[in-house]
Amino acid sequence: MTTTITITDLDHTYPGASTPTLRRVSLEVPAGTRTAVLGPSGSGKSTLLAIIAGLSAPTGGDVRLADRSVLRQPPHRRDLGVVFQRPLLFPHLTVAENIAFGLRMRGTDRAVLRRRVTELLDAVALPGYDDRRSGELSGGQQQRVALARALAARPGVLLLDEPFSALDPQLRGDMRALLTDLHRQEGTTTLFVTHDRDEATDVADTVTVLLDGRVAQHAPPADLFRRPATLAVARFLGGADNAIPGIAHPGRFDCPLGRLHLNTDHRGAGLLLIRPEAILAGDHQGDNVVPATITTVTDRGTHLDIQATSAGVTLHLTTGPAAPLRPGDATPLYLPPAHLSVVTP
Ligand SMILES: Nc1ncnc2c1ncn2[C@@H]1O[C@H](COP(=O)(O)OP(=O)(O)OP(=O)(O)O)[C@@H](O)[C@H]1O
Repeated sequence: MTTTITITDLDHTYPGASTPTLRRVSLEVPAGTRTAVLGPSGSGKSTLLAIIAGLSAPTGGDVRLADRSVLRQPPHRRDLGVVFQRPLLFPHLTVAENIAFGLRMRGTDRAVLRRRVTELLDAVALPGYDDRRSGELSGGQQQRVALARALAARPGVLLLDEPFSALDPQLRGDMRALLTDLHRQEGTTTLFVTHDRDEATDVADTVTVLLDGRVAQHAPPADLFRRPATLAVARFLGGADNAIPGIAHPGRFDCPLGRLHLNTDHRGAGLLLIRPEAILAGDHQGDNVVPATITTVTDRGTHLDIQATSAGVTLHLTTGPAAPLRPGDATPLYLPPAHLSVVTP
């Protein structure tokens, strides 16, 4: 059984703090889906997760699981599993005992319990680890046991707070893949808190960007990068290198580069955004092609970072490492409409 998470107008101010940590946060995670809450350090991600988990009480708003308010329920009654940055296993217990701990407390039948532990150890790629002491495992293995423990009772909701941030980069990639496999198998509604944009887009169908305690945008990963809702979101996602002032009209944008066509309804003064990876150098038929001169080329080994000017505007773009572009070259640049967005300055 999976569960929809509904968060409505959540406010939170820590005792003695002069500013709120969460401001009217609303968010829905439909049953069986995965949402990542992405934000910089201090944006309120852990506070949000702690409130859903019942470890902290909000100063306003509501948290509903399966359409029932849970604010008055203690953590153990909320039908959720939680994994934190540290695995927090009992070091003196075996792996199997750690995973089964919650089920045993509920008086689950021993045979059922053993079957579930075996199933989960297979799912987290630790088959046969039942009798190992958890203190003897590596950090990555311990975090896999923590995942198995969180899912043991088949909770309706899985909450993850930066669960892989203490692991090395290679292992983090493996853990994201494992989490996706686990989700396919268990289907648990998942809320994943992270400050890492690659991680957020890898593990979730939808990303909620939290900036300064507010929901700044809620969108599928690709939309987030193509159409950041505000300049602050674009900056946080590293997509504000090209921000060109001009006047927006439905379907077009007038700026020093000329009249560009795009698919937005924005009107009035705005900043046109396009990510460096989306600009294409070279001949192209149709609209949105501007003449440019290359000013600098920086070879990063895997790609070239290029600056070009067009009508007095500096444009940043990247190309493959073998692109035959040199400073002083004249080249057309194509700005694809689907990758153009406009935000309020
Ligand atoms: N127990 C507390 N008492 C007072 N202020 C707190 C407490 N916990 C967190 N804060 C403050 O609330 C704000 C948000 O903290 P929170 O840990 O929720 O952010 P975060 O986005 O998870 O950051 P990080 O990624 O660094 O953990 C910060 O300014 C923090 O200093």
